[in-house]
Order: sequence, then C-alpha cells, then structure tokens
Amino acid sequence: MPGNRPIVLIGPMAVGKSAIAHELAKRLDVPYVDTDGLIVEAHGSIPSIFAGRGEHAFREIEARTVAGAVEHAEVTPSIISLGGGAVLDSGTQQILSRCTVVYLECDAETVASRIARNSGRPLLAGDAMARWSALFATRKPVYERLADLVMDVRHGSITELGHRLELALREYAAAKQEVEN
Ligand SMILES: Nc1ncnc2c1ncn2[C@@H]1O[C@H](COP(=O)(O)OP(=O)(O)O)[C@@H](O)[C@H]1O
Ligand SMILES: O=C(O)C1=C[C@@H](OP(=O)(O)O)[C@@H](O)[C@H](O)C1
Ligand SMILES: [Mg+2]
Repeated sequence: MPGNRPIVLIGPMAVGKSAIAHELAKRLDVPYVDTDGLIVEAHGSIPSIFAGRGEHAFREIEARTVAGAVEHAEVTPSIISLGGGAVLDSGTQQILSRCTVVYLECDAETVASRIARNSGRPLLAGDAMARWSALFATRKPVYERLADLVMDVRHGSITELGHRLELALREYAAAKQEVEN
C-alpha cells in the first residue's frame, strides 16, 4: 500500500469510483470495499431503501457503514469507494481526515452516456443529466476541500486509470514521507 492510511475514493455519481477502486485494489493485492455494496448486502437495494425508508435513513446507514469500513481499513489496509453523497455528513468528513482521500474529477459530458442508462441511482430519477449537474455544483467544493489527491478521470480506460492512480499514490506517499523525515 502506498502510505499507511486507508485509501478512499470520492466524487460524483458515475465517475468510476467503484470501478477504479476495484481495479486499484487488484493491482495492490489488497481488499476492495465499496460502502454502497456493504449497504446493499445488509439492507437491500439502494432504490428500495430510498423508497421504503427515505434518503435520511439511507444517509444514517451510509455514515455508519463508512465509519466501519475506515476502522476496518486502519487494521487491514484496503481501498474504499464511497457513494457520491457520503461526503456531506460531518462525521464522515472527520473520519476522512484519517485517510488518503482521492477525488476523481470528471465532467457532465463524460458521465452522460453512463447516467442515461441509469438505474439504481434514485437521485437521478427524471432528467438524470440536470440532476447530476445540480448535485455536482453543490458538492464540488466539498470534494475539493476533502481531497489529498485529485485525479482527472475524463480520459482513459478503467485499467489505465487504475494504473495512473497507483503511480499518483506512490508519488504522493513518497513526497509525504520525505516531508515527515
Ligand atoms: N474510465 C471509464 N471508462 C469506461 N467506463 C467507465 C469508466 N469509469 C467508469 N465506467 C463505467 O461507468 C459506470 C459507473 O462507474 P462506477 O464505478 O459505478 O461509478 P461510481 O461508483 O463513481 O458511481 C460503470 O458501468 C463503469 O464500468
Ligand atoms: O451521490 C449520491 O447521493 C449517491 C450516489 C450513489 O453512489 P455512486 O456515487 O457510486 O453512484 C449511491 O450512494 C446513492 O444512489 C446516492
Ligand atoms: Mg459506486
């Protein structure tokens, strides 16, 4: 693992957090943890949680799940991908200060085809592109504030981006180590 902190990927919906985290974990041969995946395992599908219990209940479950995943990753180094809105919780923001946080930077054009065939993301119901852009506008400053590293994911395959992220994390960890010595 580059560095000694859990590595957490953040960013808006459909930028590739889950896919790139999975690819990076394979490359580093460490466990991959997707907090949405944990939520679905324990509570059922995300649309069913939103429909049955509401977004507020989802956010509470999400905050607890992220806290558990980070605590686990502090013992067993892992790569964690969050859902796009997880960073809005203030407790989660505090927990992320113990992690190496990577913000995957993207634009509406790149995610357009991915969200056009959207299913499973309740917050994109209706005009998915307009919803995505509105959420991104309000969340962008939070992503930027929490990020230790920013990676542009507008170009490249998931494999290429996993490789690029590994190199960026190694460089970041080496620079940090130098400052600490
Ligand atoms: N760089 C990429 N190139 C091609 N497809 C991608 C890329 N990044 C993500 N995808 C695809 O876009 C969809 C959304 O990716 P996902 O990892 O679920 O995003 P997120 O977790 O950020 O919402 C998936 O089908 C994924 O395979
Ligand atoms: O941005 C959001 O508020 C959400 C993002 C989704 O995860 P992805 O970012 O992995 O799509 C999922 O957690 C849920 O639908 C809510
Ligand atoms: Mg995801």
